[in-house]
Amino acid sequence: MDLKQYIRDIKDFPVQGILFRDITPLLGDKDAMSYAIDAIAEPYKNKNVDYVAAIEARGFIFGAAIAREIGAGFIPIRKPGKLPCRSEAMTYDLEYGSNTIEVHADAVKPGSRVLMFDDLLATGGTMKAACSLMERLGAEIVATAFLVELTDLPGRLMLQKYPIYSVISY
Ligand SMILES: O=P(O)(O)OC[C@H]1O[C@H](OP(=O)(O)OP(=O)(O)O)[C@H](O)[C@@H]1O
Ligand SMILES: Nc1ncnc2[nH]cnc12
Repeated sequence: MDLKQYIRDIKDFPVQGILFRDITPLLGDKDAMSYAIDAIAEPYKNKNVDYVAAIEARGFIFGAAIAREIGAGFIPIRKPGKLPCRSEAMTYDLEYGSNTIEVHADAVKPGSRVLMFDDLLATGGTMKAACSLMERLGAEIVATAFLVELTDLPGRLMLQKYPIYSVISY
């Protein structure tokens, strides 16, 4: 299935100069959504993954479904102030602006094998921060996985420490 058919390009969103890859048509199509979840999960079945950690908000949409598919738990990496227990935080730069993410300090036991997921890899700042956060908790990163990768940005360079898997590239 050609998943690119279900991704819409929006010019100058959220700021001038950004070509926004809008995945909402894909989310709304039951066959495309199911195909995408299967494609992301497939390489990680039987790889002894303990948890899928995904990044709010768009990462959550697929993250829990992937966790279910591969028989792993789910860890939410959230925007600031949303998690109720003691958390670790990290601030990073985005393709547009900057952001902070947090995770519960007790989310994993040291040595847990974690698959990191986000919907899209652009500069790599978000995923790099998320991996550093999980490593601070003692997690072993199995891989970083994405639905969409933007290859004209230095995302792969930022994440060179980790295996990178993406389903759609631009
Ligand atoms: O590789 P990077 O340059 O770091 O960019 C990728 C991140 O940007 C988007 O998130 P955004 O902060 O727009 O939040 P959302 O998921 O809440 O829409 C996207 O969902 C990734 O998390
Ligand atoms: N160009 C882009 N399209 C969609 N989501 C993004 N997140 C960061 N850059 C993005």
